[in-house]
Amino acid sequence: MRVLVVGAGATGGYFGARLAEIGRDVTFLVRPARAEKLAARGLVVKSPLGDLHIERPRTITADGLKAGEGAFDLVVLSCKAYDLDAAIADMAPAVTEGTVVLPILNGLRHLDALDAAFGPARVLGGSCAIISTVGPADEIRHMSELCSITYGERDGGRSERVQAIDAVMQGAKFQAPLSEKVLLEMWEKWVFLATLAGSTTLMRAAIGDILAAPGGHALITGLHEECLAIAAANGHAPREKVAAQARTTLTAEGSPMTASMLRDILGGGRIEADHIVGDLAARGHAAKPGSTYPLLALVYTGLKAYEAKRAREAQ
Ligand SMILES: NC(=O)C1=CN([C@@H]2O[C@H](COP(=O)(O)OP(=O)(O)OC[C@H]3O[C@@H](n4cnc5c(N)ncnc54)[C@H](OP(=O)(O)O)[C@@H]3O)[C@@H](O)[C@H]2O)C=CC1
Ligand SMILES: CC(C)(CO)C(=O)C(=O)O
Repeated sequence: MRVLVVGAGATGGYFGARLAEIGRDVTFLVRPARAEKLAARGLVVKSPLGDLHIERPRTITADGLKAGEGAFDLVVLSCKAYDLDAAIADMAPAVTEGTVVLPILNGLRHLDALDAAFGPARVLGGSCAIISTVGPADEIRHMSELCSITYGERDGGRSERVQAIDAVMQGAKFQAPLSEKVLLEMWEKWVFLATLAGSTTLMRAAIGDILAAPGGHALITGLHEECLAIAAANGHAPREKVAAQARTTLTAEGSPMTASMLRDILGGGRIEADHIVGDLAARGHAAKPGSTYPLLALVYTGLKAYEAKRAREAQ
């Protein structure tokens, strides 16, 4: 199976490298600057599951794809949401009749754009769980043992094509559960992530530090309740066990956990405010006109203020 991983950043770099490590046919679609760095230094992963250095990762740029690289069987999309439109245009030549697209972005709105570009039949549901970042020497820093890609047909079932993907993923140093409830799992992940990203970015602190502050517990659990209510209003109420596990993780005293969005803010980078928080609130309002989500609204204001400051300072 020919696999194209779009993006070689914190997530795509990790999962793509782990597939290449076990001999899978992996090519990274990268932009020219990343292509140069990968050619010079290789793809380096620092991980508690074992470091890895792929000296010559196979890469291609959008121009190379246009020039004709042939079709890919699986395209794993790992860009940030703000790069989605350009990534779709760049990867388009790789998507032909039999290609399956597996996005691992947080949130859900990207599915609409992918459906519009490639047709819903080609697009799987998917998400990833990992705590990773790109370090100062462009190495992929995997910061805990957590690493998985959950994927599947959006209407459930174990089609031949997802079973073929299962065969490709098994054996790599990450979990890859093939899900028959992938949309529900995407919503469950989104509810968890929006609470984690919302609280840690608003407070610019890790979960344990927020819990140590007066009102911290109420902030996190209140935000979680709002996100749960939005998922339920949209017909995707997280399963009780999953919601309870999320709450335990989000209220674990002393927890150093933060969201990738906080790491992006602390590094002065762009963030997926509209994709992860704005879209969730919008879906709440759309499903239940007149409903209010005050904590989520506060989080969104904070993120948009960060974006405004960042834009002003860049002028
Ligand atoms: N990091 C984490 O811990 C987690 C992240 N996520 C989610 O995963 C998604 C990806 O995040 P993450 O991997 O951290 O982001 P990164 O910014 O680390 O990586 C994204 C990569 O996509 C590349 N890219 C963007 N546009 C294109 C394009 N047109 N062609 C080729 N490459 C492109 C970027 O390239 P370039 O190098 O040129 O900028 C970058 O390397 C997000 O939705 C995030 O919320 C989910 C779970 C955990
Ligand atoms: C929930 C978590 C921490 C793990 O995948 C994540 O998605 C993120 O930080 O963006």
